[in-house]
Amino acid sequence: MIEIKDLHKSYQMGSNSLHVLKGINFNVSEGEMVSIMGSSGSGKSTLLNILGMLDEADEGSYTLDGKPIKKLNEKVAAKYRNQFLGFIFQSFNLINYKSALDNVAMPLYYQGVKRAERTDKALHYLEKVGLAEWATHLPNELSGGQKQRVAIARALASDPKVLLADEPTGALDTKTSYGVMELIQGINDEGKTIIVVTHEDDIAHMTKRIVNLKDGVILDDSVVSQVRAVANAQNQ
Ligand SMILES: Nc1ncnc2c1ncn2[C@@H]1O[C@H](COP(=O)(O)OP(=O)(O)OP(=O)(O)O)[C@@H](O)[C@H]1O
Repeated sequence: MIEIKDLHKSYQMGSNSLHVLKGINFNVSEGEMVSIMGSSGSGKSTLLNILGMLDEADEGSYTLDGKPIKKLNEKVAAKYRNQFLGFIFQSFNLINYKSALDNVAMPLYYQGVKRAERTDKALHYLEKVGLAEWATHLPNELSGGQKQRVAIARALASDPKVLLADEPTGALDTKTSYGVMELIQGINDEGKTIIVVTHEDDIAHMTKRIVNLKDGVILDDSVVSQVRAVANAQNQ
């Protein structure tokens, strides 16, 4: 599903260049659930931004679902992003003046899906995350865990090939975090490929494979025995 070969990325800081990714190689197969770990500054976000087609590497190659991702114009990049990728962020990134339902329906609007179908699909995904009864509520009427569930429903709405989650539990308490991870595990059980960036060890161990980054290189890449969340934190 994802093939990364010898990826390098530097940032220019005045006359200095900061070499952040120093030859990253890794593949993610369809249906995997992988976490990317590493201390602050190790390059996690830089790598995720490249995977999410929000930034480009300086060297190396990135292939997503068989398509080389390189020097795409913004229109094609946006189309690929919409078609292939679903994003989940630490701070949810919901639109505050739109209902939960409208937030979930948003990516479908950009795909040109008609209103009735958008509503049906958005409701379906809200049901999937346990929030159908909250469809008409605004984000500020929801708890943090509920907001993240809406964001997960939105990420799923366009049925992307890969879910990219950037610290998805970073703004949540432990019990709520486990509930959200339980939901994400369930989505992976149904076959969705998922990549989670986290610096929390317990969250990483809820995935099936941990890629450890240090100073821009992969220190370790190993399959782990997945800890199943048991929080039963539905709707939190
Ligand atoms: N746009 C940018 N311009 C210059 N330097 C940057 C830029 N983005 C990131 N960096 C630097 O690149 C390095 C890696 O940053 P990155 O955000 O990828 O690390 P991270 O592992 O995600 O860290 P954190 O866990 O704190 O988010 C850091 O030293 C950071 O300061």
